[in-house]
Amino acid sequence: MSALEARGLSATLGGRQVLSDVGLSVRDGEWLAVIGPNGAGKSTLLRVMMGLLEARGEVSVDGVPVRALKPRRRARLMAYAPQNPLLPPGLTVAEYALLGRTPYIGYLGRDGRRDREVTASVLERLHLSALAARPLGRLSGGERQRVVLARALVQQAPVLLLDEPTTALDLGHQQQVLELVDRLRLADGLTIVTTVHDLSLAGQYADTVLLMAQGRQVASGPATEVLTEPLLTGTFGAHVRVAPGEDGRPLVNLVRPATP
Ligand SMILES: Nc1ncnc2c1ncn2[C@@H]1O[C@H](COP(=O)(O)OP(=O)(O)OP(=O)(O)O)[C@@H](O)[C@H]1O
Repeated sequence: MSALEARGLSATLGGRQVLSDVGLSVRDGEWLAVIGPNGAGKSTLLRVMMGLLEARGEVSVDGVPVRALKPRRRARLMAYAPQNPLLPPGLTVAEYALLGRTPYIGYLGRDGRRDREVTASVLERLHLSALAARPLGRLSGGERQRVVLARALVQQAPVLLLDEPTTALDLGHQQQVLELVDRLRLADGLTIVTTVHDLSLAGQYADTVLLMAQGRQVASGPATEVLTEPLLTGTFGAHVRVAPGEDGRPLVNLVRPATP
């Protein structure tokens, strides 16, 4: 059975159709990268899958349609780290990350020892422990991005949707964050969907790739079949070279067009 399945997703924003009949299927414990030019509909696809935007189509986790689920139940199945969320500037890093435990805490309940332990462990793994008491309004862009990821990981959902999780991160933190997500995937069988602009990162980490343009699916399949020069040149209008890295996974490099 597929861990995460979406069929016929279509959405309209500002009177314009921005998602047209997109579907995907990610097996348990697999990593899908969603790629495509600016405005292709990648973030919209993730928001639709999280039920944050009205849309046509169906999303299911392990065969269970998520639309019918109450928010708390859905939040135990799917966690989401948005690209640029509004962060309350006065909340501390630890308080914000702890919000990821909301689906496990009763309406009038308080966080328990387990909630605080999970939160502390995630902050440590993301090198954020030293910032735990720092208000969100006093963080760098990359620190903020790691805090948003922390909140999603604290949620301990088996399906994780990450919208551009590494754009604001330096090289070391990009690798550290993606390796952490990959370790969680392998250890806990997490199913990962991430939008990403860095196509080499997509090639290094994802099992399968969904290439989108203008709200539609252009191609999907194993990373080696989608990250190809003809498909990328045709979709992005960029000159690229794709070559296998040491482990055989595709590396995508920009090359300058030949001068006339
Ligand atoms: N609130 C909105 N109202 C109207 N149109 C919107 C709104 N939000 C997004 N759009 C449009 O929907 C389309 C898809 O946007 P989306 O953010 O999903 O693209 P994306 O592939 O994630 O882009 P990027 O790579 O630039 O982050 C774009 O054309 C965008 O202009």
